[in-house]
Amino acid sequence: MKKRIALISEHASPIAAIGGTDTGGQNIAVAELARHLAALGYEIDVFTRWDDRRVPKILNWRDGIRIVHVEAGPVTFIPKEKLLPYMPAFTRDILRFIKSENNRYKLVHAHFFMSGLVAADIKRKLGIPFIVTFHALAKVRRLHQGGNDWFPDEGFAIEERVITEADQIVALCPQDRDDLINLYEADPGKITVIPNGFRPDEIYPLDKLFARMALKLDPKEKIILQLGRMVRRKGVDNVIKALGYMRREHNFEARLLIVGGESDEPDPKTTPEIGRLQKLAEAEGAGDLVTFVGRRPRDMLHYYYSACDVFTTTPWYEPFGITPLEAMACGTPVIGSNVGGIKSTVMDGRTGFLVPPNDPASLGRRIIELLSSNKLMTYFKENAIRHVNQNYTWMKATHLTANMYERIATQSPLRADEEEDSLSYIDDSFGSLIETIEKSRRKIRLAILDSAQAVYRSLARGGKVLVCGNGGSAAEAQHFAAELMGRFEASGRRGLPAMALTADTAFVTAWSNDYTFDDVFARQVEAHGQPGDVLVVISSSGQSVNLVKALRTARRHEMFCIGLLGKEGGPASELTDINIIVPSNETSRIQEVQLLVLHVLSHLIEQQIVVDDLNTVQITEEWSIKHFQVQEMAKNVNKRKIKHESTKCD
Ligand SMILES: O=C(CO)[C@@H](O)[C@H](O)[C@H](O)[C@H](O)COP(=O)(O)O
Ligand SMILES: [Zn+2]
Repeated sequence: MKKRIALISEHASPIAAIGGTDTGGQNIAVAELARHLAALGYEIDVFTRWDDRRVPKILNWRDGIRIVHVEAGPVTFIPKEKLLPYMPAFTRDILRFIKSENNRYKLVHAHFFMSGLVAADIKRKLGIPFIVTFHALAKVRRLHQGGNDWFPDEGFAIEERVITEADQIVALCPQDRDDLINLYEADPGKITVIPNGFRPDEIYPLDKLFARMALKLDPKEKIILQLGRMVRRKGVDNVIKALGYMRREHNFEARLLIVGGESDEPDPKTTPEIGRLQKLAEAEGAGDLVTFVGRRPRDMLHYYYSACDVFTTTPWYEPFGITPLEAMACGTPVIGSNVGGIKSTVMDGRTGFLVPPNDPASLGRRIIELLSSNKLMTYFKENAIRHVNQNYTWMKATHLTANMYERIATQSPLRADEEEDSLSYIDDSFGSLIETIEKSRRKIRLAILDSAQAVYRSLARGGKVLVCGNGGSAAEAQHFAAELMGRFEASGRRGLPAMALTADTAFVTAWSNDYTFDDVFARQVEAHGQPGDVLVVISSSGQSVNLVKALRTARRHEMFCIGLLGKEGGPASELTDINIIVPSNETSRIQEVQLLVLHVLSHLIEQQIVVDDLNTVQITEEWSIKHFQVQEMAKNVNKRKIKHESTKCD
């Protein structure tokens, strides 16, 4: 049975629009976690407060994911700072729902401190273990926002209780972990660092000029992008002041695009922050350099990230910060404040720069430095794309989360560690194979096509295929020969002359025993190889001596040589006519992709042979029809002749 998990996110619904005051990273995090967990086979129910009667109480959002709207207070928008009094009602409604579903939840994962409180109460009542991700900690927020933090003070005590009672706590970055330990005395053994991520199929680089054309932006202007929730602590002031500084002190101009707000059109009435920032820009003498774009849907964001030259994010503090990841995923360097999650996601001097949080002059200088050097931009771009794809995809974050779920849900601390290791190994193996397949598709498709044609040409001219390899590759050599000699997909076709040089145990053992293993294949090539035949050598390294010697002999016999190799290709790759080199250094990944290659080759070769044989049959049929007609004609002529002659005799 599938494991059912409850995600509680009291204010941040996964289906809310992004970019408004109360919607941001947490909405994305919950949505992506739910989607990816469902893809791993979990059944997910996301519990969030009902704030709009137009959406049903229970929404089947996607395969395996329901959004359960919880009745707690009036069904209308309420700012998150005012939600705490409704939490007892929230807990009561969830408990009712859980009962109605026969208490099937293995685990609760709470997001934000109020959901943590609900989860702690559920655990006390029903004993369901829970995990909490705070997303932002009250003490940290108070430290940085002071009087502008409108959450009630009860938040501190609630967080302390949740931290004590949670089975596991997710920290979004090392800074979050340190804060949990230093400010809350959280047990380090209970903290797992799992960063947020981005989705490579949603956020990916577009050509800069193309993106600018699509957005009707000037193709030549230097463009700085600011994108995200329009709230004060995000530090947009800082970037605007930097613009003024750059113009005044360095005579350097760049455009600042600000994407975000409560409406699609940038409207100071619906988003007062826009009006405030506009005034600030005027005061800085940079009013003409700032363009407010308004809110944009998520499927447009990669256009903005790709269109700009640099992405800035200079909040006073930032628990994680998803936007810098997304910018880097589009190949855009990031200049960010040296705080919170940003200082661990942005690599200073490699994918962008880190600057002090409230220092417009430092920010301005770094912007100028970056925008003045194409070399630096290219270097950052390449690093950025690689860095985030390796470390910060939602799939990766979800695997880590799922491992943690399994550990908590099994409730067996001894097995848990081993299981976590094993699950990580399984996930990593799949991940690295997928990566190798992706790379291979780009790099070796043409070599595969060329090889299939070479084998086909040889077979069509009456040649044959010899295949060899050691260990796993010996098995694959036999596998390939069997596909050709027998059949791959086309039943009823003729058998093709293919032979694995590994299969004759009597010869292989005798020759290795009496002479040397190094010549075990070369000897057979010498015996069977004819000019125009094909030798396929399979090796993960290209280093095996017996393969190298077989290739030398094959060359002497004017055979066509194909190397199905890996790593650097090794000495074998120097002796072949075509190489298919799997781009990986891991023997197992190489072998796995090699098997795929052999199946693809089998298909391509077989297809050609079948087409050929059909043609031959047609030719034969056509020939025999013509032959028959000629014979009939001849008979008629003869009959006429006889008749003619007989009349003549008459
Ligand atoms: O299958 C495996 C490893 O996965 C082994 O049997 C492996 O094929 C053997 O060690 C081979 O002798 C390695 O030779 P090669 O691929 O480097 O030519
Ligand atoms: Zn193997």
